[in-house]
Amino acid sequence: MENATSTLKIVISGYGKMGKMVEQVLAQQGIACVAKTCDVAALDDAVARDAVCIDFSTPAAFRANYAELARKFKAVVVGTTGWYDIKQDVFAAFKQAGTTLIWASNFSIGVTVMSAAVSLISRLLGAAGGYSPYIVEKHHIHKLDAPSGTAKTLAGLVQAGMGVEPAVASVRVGEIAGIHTVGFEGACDRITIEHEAFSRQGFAQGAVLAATMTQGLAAGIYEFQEMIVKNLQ
Ligand SMILES: NC(=O)C1=CN([C@@H]2O[C@H](COP(=O)(O)OP(=O)(O)OC[C@H]3O[C@@H](n4cnc5c(N)ncnc54)[C@H](OP(=O)(O)O)[C@@H]3O)[C@@H](O)[C@H]2O)C=CC1
Ligand SMILES: O=C(O)C1=N[C@H](C(=O)O)C[C@H](O)C1
Repeated sequence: MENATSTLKIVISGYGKMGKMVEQVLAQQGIACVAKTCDVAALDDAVARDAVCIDFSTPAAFRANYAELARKFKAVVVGTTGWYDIKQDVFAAFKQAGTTLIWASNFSIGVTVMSAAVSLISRLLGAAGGYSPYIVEKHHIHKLDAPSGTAKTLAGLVQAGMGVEPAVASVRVGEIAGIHTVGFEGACDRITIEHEAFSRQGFAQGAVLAATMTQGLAAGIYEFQEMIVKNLQ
């Protein structure tokens, strides 16, 4: 008997650091990777039609390709960051095409749970008053965007909870996979909450989980963190 993952076909868009890690996770889980490409617009439509695309490309490539991704694939999982200023255009393209989109600035389960904690702390400290929020994100020197997508998402959660925009600082050094610290500075004390990725594996595992979740899902736009937190509560 076939199970859901045995029928799943994946196309990897962006065969860089993350694309290669996704390929490894797919192999570990016995999920078929039918193509990997650094030029997703050139991919054969017939290959794309039955496949879920996992996109870890570049901010510029995703900005150029999102409409094509929405048109071509059965569903798309986007990990690429650096496009949130055009979120409404991207969402409209997927809605119009009737293609499912699952997106996340950070596909790790650790950051997903941390985000729920940041929302709660922000809401409570916002009500208490007297605290100044800040975010520090540290990444490898190859990263193209700053602040990180995760820092932007966390800043949005702090703003929603406290009504205050946090100060955000970005550090680029060495080969750091990703460290995000959210701090709340008061007159008498400080709360800090930090996530450190030890490698890219957790991001890739989350993206592959998202691809499996597209099966049987009503067409729509989904944020991975919201889907997971709902399931965990
Ligand atoms: N949401 C999450 O959990 C995570 C998100 N990210 C994000 O994912 C993205 C990729 O990160 P990373 O793998 O480290 O970056 P890399 O630079 O290692 O990989 C990006 C790849 O995309 C390729 N590419 C360029 N143009 C296209 C195109 N038109 N179609 C498809 N692929 C293309 C590049 O090819 P070439 O080199 O030939 O130009 C390169 O191989 C970044 O935006 C990063 O912030 C990263 C980790 C986790
Ligand atoms: O570029 C990266 O490497 C990462 N990018 C994502 C981001 O911009 O938040 C997620 C993770 O921190 C790694």
